[in-house]
Amino acid sequence: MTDVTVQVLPLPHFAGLDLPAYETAGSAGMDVRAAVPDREPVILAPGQRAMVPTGLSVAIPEGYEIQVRPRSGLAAKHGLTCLNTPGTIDSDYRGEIKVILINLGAEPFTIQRGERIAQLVLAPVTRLAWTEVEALGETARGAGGFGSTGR
Ligand SMILES: O=c1ccn([C@H]2C[C@H](O)[C@@H](COP(=O)(O)OP(=O)(O)OP(=O)(O)O)O2)c(=O)[nH]1
Ligand SMILES: [Mg+2]
Repeated sequence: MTDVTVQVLPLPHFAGLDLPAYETAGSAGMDVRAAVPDREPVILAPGQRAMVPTGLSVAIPEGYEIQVRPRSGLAAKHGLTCLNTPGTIDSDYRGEIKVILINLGAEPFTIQRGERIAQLVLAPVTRLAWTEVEALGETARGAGGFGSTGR
Protein backbone atom coordinates (compact mmCIF):
# COMPACT_ATOMS: atom_id res chain seq x y z
CA MET A 1 0.00 0.00 0.00
CA THR A 2 1.42 3.41 -0.94
CA ASP A 3 0.84 6.22 1.50
CA VAL A 4 -0.69 9.44 0.18
CA THR A 5 1.25 12.46 1.46
CA VAL A 6 -0.85 15.20 3.02
CA GLN A 7 0.62 18.56 4.05
CA VAL A 8 -0.20 19.44 7.65
CA LEU A 9 0.17 22.85 9.28
CA PRO A 10 0.18 22.73 13.08
CA LEU A 11 -1.34 25.98 14.38
CA PRO A 12 0.10 27.84 17.40
CA HIS A 13 -2.41 26.31 19.85
CA PHE A 14 -1.37 22.81 18.72
CA ALA A 15 2.02 23.23 20.42
CA GLY A 16 2.97 20.22 22.53
CA LEU A 17 0.34 17.86 21.10
CA ASP A 18 1.06 14.77 19.00
CA LEU A 19 0.12 14.69 15.33
CA PRO A 20 -2.68 12.24 14.55
CA ALA A 21 -1.23 8.78 14.07
CA TYR A 22 -2.41 5.25 13.33
CA GLU A 23 -2.73 3.47 16.68
CA THR A 24 -2.22 -0.01 15.16
CA ALA A 25 -0.72 -1.34 11.94
CA GLY A 26 -4.14 -1.95 10.39
CA SER A 27 -6.01 1.12 11.62
CA ALA A 28 -8.08 2.88 8.96
CA GLY A 29 -8.16 6.16 10.84
CA MET A 30 -5.73 8.35 12.73
CA ASP A 31 -7.01 9.54 16.07
CA VAL A 32 -7.08 13.32 16.33
CA ARG A 33 -6.71 15.27 19.57
CA ALA A 34 -8.58 18.15 21.14
CA ALA A 35 -6.51 21.34 21.00
CA VAL A 36 -8.50 23.08 23.72
CA PRO A 37 -6.63 25.22 26.26
CA ASP A 38 -5.07 23.32 29.17
CA ARG A 39 -7.08 25.13 31.81
CA GLU A 40 -10.29 25.35 29.79
CA PRO A 41 -11.54 21.84 29.07
CA VAL A 42 -14.80 21.66 27.13
CA ILE A 43 -17.60 20.32 29.29
CA LEU A 44 -20.52 18.96 27.31
CA ALA A 45 -23.76 18.61 29.22
CA PRO A 46 -26.17 15.91 28.03
CA GLY A 47 -27.60 17.03 24.68
CA GLN A 48 -24.97 19.76 24.24
CA ARG A 49 -22.67 20.09 21.24
CA ALA A 50 -19.41 21.92 20.57
CA MET A 51 -16.99 22.62 17.73
CA VAL A 52 -13.76 21.29 19.13
CA PRO A 53 -10.51 22.61 17.60
CA THR A 54 -7.78 20.21 16.52
CA GLY A 55 -5.06 22.83 15.97
CA LEU A 56 -4.43 21.45 12.48
CA SER A 57 -4.89 22.75 8.96
CA VAL A 58 -4.18 20.53 5.99
CA ALA A 59 -3.79 20.55 2.22
CA ILE A 60 -5.27 17.29 0.95
CA PRO A 61 -4.23 16.35 -2.59
CA GLU A 62 -6.95 16.81 -5.22
CA GLY A 63 -8.99 13.64 -5.61
CA TYR A 64 -9.09 12.87 -1.88
CA GLU A 65 -11.06 13.92 1.19
CA ILE A 66 -10.59 13.37 4.88
CA GLN A 67 -13.57 11.98 6.75
CA VAL A 68 -13.95 12.91 10.41
CA ARG A 69 -15.50 9.94 12.14
CA PRO A 70 -16.50 9.23 15.73
CA ARG A 71 -14.55 6.88 18.01
CA SER A 72 -16.65 3.88 18.97
CA GLY A 73 -15.29 3.78 22.52
CA LEU A 74 -16.47 7.30 23.27
CA ALA A 75 -19.83 6.54 21.67
CA ALA A 76 -20.38 3.22 23.45
CA LYS A 77 -19.12 4.31 26.87
CA HIS A 78 -20.24 7.93 27.00
CA GLY A 79 -22.71 8.59 24.16
CA LEU A 80 -20.24 11.02 22.58
CA THR A 81 -20.33 11.20 18.78
CA CYS A 82 -19.74 13.49 15.83
CA LEU A 83 -22.98 15.25 15.02
CA ASN A 84 -22.29 15.50 11.27
CA THR A 85 -20.67 12.12 10.86
CA PRO A 86 -18.81 11.54 8.71
CA GLY A 87 -17.54 15.10 8.62
CA THR A 88 -16.04 16.06 5.28
CA ILE A 89 -12.72 17.87 4.93
CA ASP A 90 -12.52 19.10 1.33
CA SER A 91 -9.22 19.12 -0.53
CA ASP A 92 -9.46 22.89 -0.99
CA TYR A 93 -10.15 23.68 2.70
CA ARG A 94 -7.33 25.50 4.45
CA GLY A 95 -9.03 26.40 7.72
CA GLU A 96 -8.61 24.53 10.98
CA ILE A 97 -10.10 21.05 11.17
CA LYS A 98 -12.81 21.11 13.81
CA VAL A 99 -14.77 18.24 15.27
CA ILE A 100 -18.46 18.78 15.95
CA LEU A 101 -19.07 16.66 19.01
CA ILE A 102 -22.40 16.03 20.71
CA ASN A 103 -23.04 14.37 24.02
CA LEU A 104 -25.95 11.96 23.59
CA GLY A 105 -25.20 10.34 26.94
CA ALA A 106 -26.85 10.93 30.30
CA GLU A 107 -23.80 12.42 32.06
CA PRO A 108 -21.70 15.53 31.39
CA PHE A 109 -18.52 14.72 29.43
CA THR A 110 -15.28 16.66 29.88
CA ILE A 111 -12.91 16.98 26.92
CA GLN A 112 -9.37 17.66 28.10
CA ARG A 113 -6.55 19.04 25.99
CA GLY A 114 -4.86 16.21 24.09
CA GLU A 115 -7.79 13.81 24.38
CA ARG A 116 -8.39 11.69 21.28
CA ILE A 117 -11.85 12.84 20.19
CA ALA A 118 -12.35 11.46 16.68
CA GLN A 119 -10.54 9.77 13.83
CA LEU A 120 -9.47 11.02 10.43
CA VAL A 121 -9.84 8.70 7.45
CA LEU A 122 -8.32 9.63 4.09
CA ALA A 123 -10.60 8.54 1.25
CA PRO A 124 -10.58 8.86 -2.53
CA VAL A 125 -13.27 11.06 -4.05
CA THR A 126 -15.09 10.04 -7.21
CA ARG A 127 -16.64 13.08 -8.83
CA LEU A 128 -19.88 12.65 -10.74
CA ALA A 129 -21.08 14.28 -13.92
CA TRP A 130 -24.85 14.43 -14.57
CA THR A 131 -26.45 13.26 -17.75
CA GLU A 132 -30.02 14.56 -17.77
CA VAL A 133 -32.65 12.16 -19.18
CA GLU A 134 -36.47 12.04 -19.57
CA ALA A 135 -36.90 8.55 -18.08
CA LEU A 136 -34.81 6.14 -16.04
CA GLY A 137 -34.33 2.42 -16.74
CA GLU A 138 -36.78 0.07 -15.00
CA THR A 139 -35.76 -2.17 -12.08
CA ALA A 140 -37.48 -4.76 -9.86
CA ARG A 141 -37.23 -2.35 -6.92
CA GLY A 142 -38.55 0.62 -8.78
CA ALA A 143 -39.38 3.40 -6.32
CA GLY A 144 -39.64 1.02 -3.36
CA GLY A 145 -37.42 1.95 -0.46
CA PHE A 146 -37.50 2.95 3.18
CA GLY A 147 -38.34 -0.55 4.38
CA SER A 148 -40.18 -1.79 1.28
CA THR A 149 -38.45 -5.19 1.55
CA GLY A 150 -39.72 -5.71 5.10
CA ARG A 151 -38.17 -5.38 8.48
O1 LIG B 1 -16.51 17.99 10.69
C1 LIG B 1 -16.10 18.88 9.93
C2 LIG B 1 -16.74 19.18 8.72
C3 LIG B 1 -16.24 20.23 7.95
N1 LIG B 1 -15.14 20.92 8.34
C4 LIG B 1 -14.59 21.97 7.47
C5 LIG B 1 -13.78 21.37 6.32
C6 LIG B 1 -14.73 21.37 5.17
O2 LIG B 1 -14.03 21.42 3.95
C7 LIG B 1 -15.53 22.63 5.45
C8 LIG B 1 -16.89 22.62 4.86
O3 LIG B 1 -17.59 21.50 5.33
P1 LIG B 1 -19.02 21.11 4.76
O4 LIG B 1 -19.02 21.19 3.27
O5 LIG B 1 -19.41 19.82 5.40
O6 LIG B 1 -19.93 22.23 5.42
P2 LIG B 1 -20.92 23.28 4.74
O7 LIG B 1 -21.94 23.58 5.76
O8 LIG B 1 -21.38 22.79 3.40
O9 LIG B 1 -19.95 24.53 4.61
P3 LIG B 1 -19.39 25.20 3.27
O10 LIG B 1 -20.51 26.03 2.74
O11 LIG B 1 -18.22 25.99 3.75
O12 LIG B 1 -18.98 24.10 2.32
O13 LIG B 1 -15.62 22.71 6.88
C9 LIG B 1 -14.49 20.61 9.53
O14 LIG B 1 -13.47 21.21 9.89
N2 LIG B 1 -15.00 19.60 10.29
MG1 LIG C 1 -20.05 22.36 1.80
